[in-house]
Amino acid sequence: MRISVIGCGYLGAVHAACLAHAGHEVVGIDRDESRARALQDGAPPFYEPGLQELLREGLDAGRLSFTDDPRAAQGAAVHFLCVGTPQMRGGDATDLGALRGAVASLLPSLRPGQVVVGKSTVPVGTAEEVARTLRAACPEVGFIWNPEFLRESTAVEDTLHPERMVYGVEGSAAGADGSDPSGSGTAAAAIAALDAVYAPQLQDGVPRMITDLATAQLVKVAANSFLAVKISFINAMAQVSEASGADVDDLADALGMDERIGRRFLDAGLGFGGGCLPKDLRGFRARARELGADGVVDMLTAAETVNESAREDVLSLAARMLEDGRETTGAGIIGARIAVLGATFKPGSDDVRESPALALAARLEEAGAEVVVADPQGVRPARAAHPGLAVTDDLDGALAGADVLVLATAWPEYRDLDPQHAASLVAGRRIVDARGAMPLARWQEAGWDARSLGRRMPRADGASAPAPSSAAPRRSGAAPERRSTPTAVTAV
Ligand SMILES: NC(=O)C1=CN([C@@H]2O[C@H](COP(=O)(O)OP(=O)(O)OC[C@H]3O[C@@H](n4cnc5c(N)ncnc54)[C@H](O)[C@@H]3O)[C@@H](O)[C@H]2O)C=CC1
Ligand SMILES: O=C(O)[C@H]1O[C@H](OP(=O)(O)OP(=O)(O)OC[C@H]2O[C@@H](n3ccc(=O)[nH]c3=O)[C@H](O)[C@@H]2O)[C@H](O)[C@@H](O)[C@@H]1O
Repeated sequence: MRISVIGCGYLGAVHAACLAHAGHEVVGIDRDESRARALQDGAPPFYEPGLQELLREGLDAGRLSFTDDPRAAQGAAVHFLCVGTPQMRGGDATDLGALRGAVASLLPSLRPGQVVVGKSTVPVGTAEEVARTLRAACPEVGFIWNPEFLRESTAVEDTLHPERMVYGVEGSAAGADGSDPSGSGTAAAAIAALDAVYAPQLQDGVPRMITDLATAQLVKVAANSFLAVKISFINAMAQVSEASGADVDDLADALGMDERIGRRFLDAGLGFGGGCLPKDLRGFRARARELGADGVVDMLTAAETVNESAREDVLSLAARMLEDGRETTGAGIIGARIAVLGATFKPGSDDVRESPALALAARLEEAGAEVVVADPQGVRPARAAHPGLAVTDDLDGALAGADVLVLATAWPEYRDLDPQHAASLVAGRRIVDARGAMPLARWQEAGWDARSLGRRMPRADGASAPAPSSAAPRRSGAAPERRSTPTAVTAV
């Protein structure tokens, strides 16, 4: 089947490459000419495991191409809308400008019987607007809202083997049989076309649910909001664990054994970031406010507040460690050299959008620390996002002379860092595991002051000691005593 994919970012590029892998003839269209050219050259403009190989396969087979020309959508039986839906500048609401632009650019190519499929994440009510625009231009076009649930770093696998597929079709009577309230058969034909696109997934037994447009749009923002709330719940539990001497990992394990709760997305740490969870939470909150759903507004606000406090908690912990457990003022941060390990919002991706690691780095710098950030994949985007910040892929250079290390993104090479090797480079043996991912007993054995919020620290003898619970003030203007800070990395 000939397919067009409009918008070739993290979602669209992967979607296009996976559709070509399934045997379809796919054209990816992106208004960013340099992005389209890079993809056409087989060089993804971002890091996503497995994407480059699939691109190469599709390009070499002649089934996949990329362009910035919207007219390339002509003749496709199915058109996927995959453009970005970022947060509005200066507000929580979702900016639908790119989506409206993509729809407008598609209208001249539309022909009766073709199907338009929306995949971008949108506030409920958007799909109905898109449907009206499409129908005004071409009444016989099919339309489905088909939200996407892939995760960055496993996007290829998630696209080829999703856990479920949701089709939102028009009309309140849309049922499991795809019945069409207009009686024209357009909805049934659209469902059949999308089933043909997803034939491999359906043959694999992936559940596919047909519902109305509003529910399909809501499933997506509700899923991301639920994940955000779940992460904030366990981070709030980490705060209680820290204050009470409990262990948040044991707590998460015990909670997770209850099948109604489940262990996934209960890893306490620096909180959630990325191009989607934060902006989708805010976009949903803005829409819920318009709809008068105050419970959603309150719940999502609480989740966001907890999420942001995780960075302050790590900053306070680092300050406590630098002040060697004395009555703390927070001043220990000032002039300290802090190596933040990780820049991206999670390992396996080069995406730094709303990265908690970078937010922490910026906050430490604001508090007076000399910060260097290390990352194996995110140097270029991190420098672009924070031009004043020292960012390097040279781990040893980042460790050199550091007073404190903070694991902010659990890249395997940082998680598995050798404490003896690190000790030979740093100025002070202090490490904060802000992702709960490191074997801290090994670090303690090697003479490090190793801590993680809400986690009981193992002792070298195998017994456990409760984590210290004294809380430091969050900000301080106290005068600094400058520490020794050999500099191996310069800001760019
Ligand atoms: N990144 C992810 O993991 C996932 C993203 N989503 C959703 O998918 C959508 C896209 O997200 P990303 O791929 O991350 O965004 P992105 O920012 O990486 O890519 C969006 C692309 O759309 C292009 N574009 C904008 N307007 C266009 C137009 N009129 N015509 C052609 N191309 C146009 C941009 O140049 C850009 O390359 C968003 O709604 C997002 O919430 C959904 C699931 C997963
Ligand atoms: O709409 C989207 O774009 C996507 O957003 C998320 O995927 P993604 O942003 O790739 O990343 P996640 O794996 O969900 O992680 C999000 C953030 O939460 C953090 N996280 C995750 C899990 C956890 O237990 N604790 C935790 O702090 C991660 O470090 C990361 O910063 C969703 O998981 C996808 O289903 C969705 O399609």
